[in-house]
Amino acid sequence: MRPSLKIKIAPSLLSGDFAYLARDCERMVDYGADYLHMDVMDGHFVPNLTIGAPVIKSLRPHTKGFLDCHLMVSSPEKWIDDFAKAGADQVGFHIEATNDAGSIIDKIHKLNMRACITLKPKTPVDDILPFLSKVDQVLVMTVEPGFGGQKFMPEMLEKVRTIRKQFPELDIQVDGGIGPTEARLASSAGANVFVAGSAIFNTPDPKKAIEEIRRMGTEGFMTDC
Ligand SMILES: O=C(CO)[C@H](O)[C@H](O)COP(=O)(O)O
Repeated sequence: MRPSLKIKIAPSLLSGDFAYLARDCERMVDYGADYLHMDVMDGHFVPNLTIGAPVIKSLRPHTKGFLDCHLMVSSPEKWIDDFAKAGADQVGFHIEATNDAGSIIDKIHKLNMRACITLKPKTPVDDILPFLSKVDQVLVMTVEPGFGGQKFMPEMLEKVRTIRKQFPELDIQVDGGIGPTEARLASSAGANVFVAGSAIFNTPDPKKAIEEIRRMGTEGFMTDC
């Protein structure tokens, strides 16, 4: 049991309605979301195109939620200032997109945001371990980044186990194909932050879905981890 780490649920707005983003963010906050997970895709690093800092800036006055921005972009260092000015609370970048992860982490911190480092399924966990003492969160992708609605890859949980063993107090986020069952599995491996898009937005009762993911995530974390 790790009482100092909080279980956090991060609905992915990728599965929301982009025409009503502010409304969907506030709904999620009202339903108990800890983070609002914003998927930033550039059509180059991943084969999909979504939103950028201007959308975060427009959204900021309309939500008090914690804006967790996952940058799936090439050259992430170019965009950190813009996300800070837009009002992001946390910025995550991919290790595959940079040769200088240390400088990016320093820059994010200098701009008073939390830093998250992320890796794709095919990237070995060893590539990020040297940076984990500097970040506030690590995101282990449990699908190939780019699209919501994909199937969870349970083999990624070995990465979570490796990280949790070495970093008992670090926020470990998982993203991709997460519902209550997967939250239970991932939390048993040591994850405490759960991104979920389809499992929350594509159900008649998103509040209940958040509660269920939290319940299963808490159960696995407290019992097995
Ligand atoms: O980062 C992402 C895709 O790259 C999404 O956050 C993620 O896939 C969430 O969607 P779902 O829960 O439907 O899998």
